[in-house]
Amino acid sequence: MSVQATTPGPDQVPESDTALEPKVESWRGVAAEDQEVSVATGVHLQARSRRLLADLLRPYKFRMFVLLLVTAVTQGSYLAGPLIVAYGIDTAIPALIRGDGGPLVLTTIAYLGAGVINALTRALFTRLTATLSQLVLLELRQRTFRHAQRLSVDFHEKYTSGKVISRLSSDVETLRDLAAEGLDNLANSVLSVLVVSVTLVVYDWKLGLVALAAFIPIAFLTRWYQRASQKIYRRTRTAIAATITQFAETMNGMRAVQAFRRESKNKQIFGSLNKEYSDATRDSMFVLAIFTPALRLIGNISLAVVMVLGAMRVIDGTFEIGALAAFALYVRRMYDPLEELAYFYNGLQSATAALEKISGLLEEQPSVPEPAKPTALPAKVHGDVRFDDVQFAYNEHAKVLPDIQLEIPAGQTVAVVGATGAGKSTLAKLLSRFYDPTEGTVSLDGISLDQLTVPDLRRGVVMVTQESFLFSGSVADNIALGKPDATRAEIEAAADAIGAGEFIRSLPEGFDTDVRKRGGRLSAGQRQLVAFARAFLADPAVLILDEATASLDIPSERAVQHALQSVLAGRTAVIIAHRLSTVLIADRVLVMEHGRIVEDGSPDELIGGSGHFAGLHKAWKQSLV
Ligand SMILES: Nc1ncnc2c1ncn2[C@@H]1O[C@H](COP(=O)(O)OP(=O)(O)OP(=O)(O)O)[C@@H](O)[C@H]1O
Repeated sequence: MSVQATTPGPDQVPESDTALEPKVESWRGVAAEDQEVSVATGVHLQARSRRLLADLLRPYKFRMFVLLLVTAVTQGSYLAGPLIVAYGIDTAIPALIRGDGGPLVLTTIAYLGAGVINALTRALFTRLTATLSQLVLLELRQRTFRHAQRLSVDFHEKYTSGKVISRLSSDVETLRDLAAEGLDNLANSVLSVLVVSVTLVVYDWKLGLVALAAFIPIAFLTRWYQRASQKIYRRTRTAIAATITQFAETMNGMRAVQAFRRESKNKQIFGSLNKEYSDATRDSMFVLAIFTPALRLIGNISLAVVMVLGAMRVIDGTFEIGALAAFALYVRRMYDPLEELAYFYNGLQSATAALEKISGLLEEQPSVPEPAKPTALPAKVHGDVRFDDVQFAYNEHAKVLPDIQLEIPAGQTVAVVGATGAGKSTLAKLLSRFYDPTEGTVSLDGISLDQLTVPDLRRGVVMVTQESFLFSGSVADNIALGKPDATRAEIEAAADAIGAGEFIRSLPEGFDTDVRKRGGRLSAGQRQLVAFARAFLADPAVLILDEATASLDIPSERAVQHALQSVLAGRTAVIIAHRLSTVLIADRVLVMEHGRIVEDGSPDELIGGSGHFAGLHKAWKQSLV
């Protein structure tokens, strides 16, 4: 705990006040996740983990206090054993030899009573820790999930879903293991060691100090183990995350994997990651394989020394034989828990490494934060869009949009075309505020997007992406995503308005068909129609549409075009167009090249001209012949 007291919080850490002090950016959030961690950085990571743990435990102070009481009673009943045995040998048995059986009966009852109390309090302890640990882990999982959802798109593009899954699954599992198996060991062991140490010294201070001298080599051994295992456990956490990430990526991209025969390459990558994980885990066991036997050896040597010295005192007549038996039992009871503590410590190291990673994820902040003092969007949104002197770069290497000046009046349908990589999707992402511009502002009805609350922003601007993602659930649930409180009639009306009602009703269970179940699988065109129905129901003032590049067959293409016109009616629309038919229904076409708008006009004007679009149109026309 001393580290926590001397370590400043992340906000107060100076950039680099000594050569050893790592820069905040090098460890804040998930920055240090895949690197070798220096000792100085490790201090920050551990302090952050402890802050998280303390925060999670804070609401349960009373429960922890009760746990402590129960542990004290458990220990009291456990430690009474040797004393009762000593009384039995030194007092009760001689009394029985003299013909008085009373003390022995008393001894037996006391021993049994201590055993029963011990069993009952242990059961209670296990129940209490199970409840407490599950409450804490439930909150941690919730918190991690909520936080991951809050983080901006750019974070997820870098961090990958596999890592988030590994934080939520294997890391939280590690903590569960610690809580399930380790906590009872910890509380009992710490108390045992403390109480036995004091008892030994009080019982006979000279022999007691001899027994306690063993703590000196144990301290060195533990320090070595701590250093060695910490490194390995960080390696284990990183390796398991990489393994899960690779697994998730392969499963998500299964179609591409099989289409491009990537199985053997993937097998190779997975194999090496999996091996790194198993090697790291094996190494952690190797370290433990040195630590635990060494601990036991020190314990046995110490017991032998105590027995020899004790036996000499018995011969001298300064120590009774029963007292020596009790003393030896106490010494054993000090080393057994120490070994349990070693196992707990092993679990703790693993859990600390997991907690470091989880706390890192929780420390990440959304790069497009909600405004502290938002400006309310009026109930009636017009849909006037402006890009004022907008510049944008994903990273310091390249400015993707060097300078965008754009005004889209309410109700206009704008088709954006251009070569791949020209910056069309980036423009769309800025308008839906997946990113904030590096310079300049993007505004809706004169209000900068970064001044709007998320609900207001989503009421004003909705983006339909290429993949037309469907969540598990029914078709109706998927359409209702556009307006969670929509009635069934509204959902069906939206589907009918875009001409999707007919095909949905022909599905095995109509609107209630589960989209993930057999019979509910939708074609690419049908998925687009569901996505349009969703957008129609959401009824935003500004709709951004990243048109799917996959070409559809002629009937589906017609259905989608018809649906598109219904969705676009009466709102501002920005379409990243890949089909000529879509461009032709637009009021205005923007041609982008290297992040700049190089042509701007109605489709007819541009076709009649001699610019890029005229050429593109000609090529398009030819490809259709
Ligand atoms: N997340 C990202 N991080 C870094 N660079 C990116 C990112 N997304 C896009 N880029 C880069 O920004 C540039 C513009 O990309 P953008 O996706 O906006 O092009 P586009 O015109 O939509 O292309 P396409 O028609 O192929 O979808 C490209 O050079 C691309 O490599």
